[in-house]
Amino acid sequence: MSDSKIIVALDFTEADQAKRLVDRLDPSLCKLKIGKELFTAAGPALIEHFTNKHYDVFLDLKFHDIPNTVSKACQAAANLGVWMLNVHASGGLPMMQAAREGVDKANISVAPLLIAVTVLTSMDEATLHSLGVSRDLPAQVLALATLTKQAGLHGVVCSAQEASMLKSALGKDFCLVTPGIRPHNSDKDDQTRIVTPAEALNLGAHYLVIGRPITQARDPVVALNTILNEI
Ligand SMILES: O=C(O)c1cc(=O)[nH]c(=O)n1[C@@H]1O[C@H](COP(=O)(O)O)[C@@H](O)[C@H]1O
Repeated sequence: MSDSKIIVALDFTEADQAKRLVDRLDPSLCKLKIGKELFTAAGPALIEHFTNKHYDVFLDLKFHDIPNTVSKACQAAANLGVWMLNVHASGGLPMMQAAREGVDKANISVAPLLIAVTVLTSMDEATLHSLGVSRDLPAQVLALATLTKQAGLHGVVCSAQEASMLKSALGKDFCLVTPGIRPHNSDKDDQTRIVTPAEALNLGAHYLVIGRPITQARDPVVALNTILNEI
């Protein structure tokens, strides 16, 4: 357990790549995120490997399915002993309520934080409108985050660009997890709604999800420490 606000996204294809990086890190400096790519390759054993080393693990599988399936998936994920897990808010209120019920049924001493993705940080307003959503992007984020709170979840994944709006509307205890973090002068990659680490925290983000600016840096440990010194 650490109080670090940085979650390093371990977007690797193989467990060994992730382990090599994490061997150079320290659980007091960061938490870890295992997403679809690494979990599909390495499975629950890798989560256990990192939790045994006292890392908080965010299992980012963004469940989005019928309520019964999501409920069972969330129960199974919570049973892995993760610190945080997520679903897509666009799965709707009944799906998110089922997710929460699934977590409640897990056989664990400490329940994970359950959060919902609002609008992916890779999306811009044009992409959102192309899906038939006519609201503007911040309004869609607010609507999905409001639904998430109504379902009894702990918070949302959003861009830090929407953090101050959500903090005012939903309160300071509603957890805001923000990917799309880019230090000055780093590549945007496929992200569109980007914010620097220090600015994201100023805007009210609770946790920063950071992948490539750390994992693809010439020296990931230096990159992480540089970010920690800036915030
Ligand atoms: O749920 C997430 O973690 C997530 C939601 C979102 O809206 N945008 C987003 O980028 N992510 C994840 O956050 C990480 C961002 O990685 P980088 O763009 O490399 O920093 C990736 O692992 C994404 O899967």
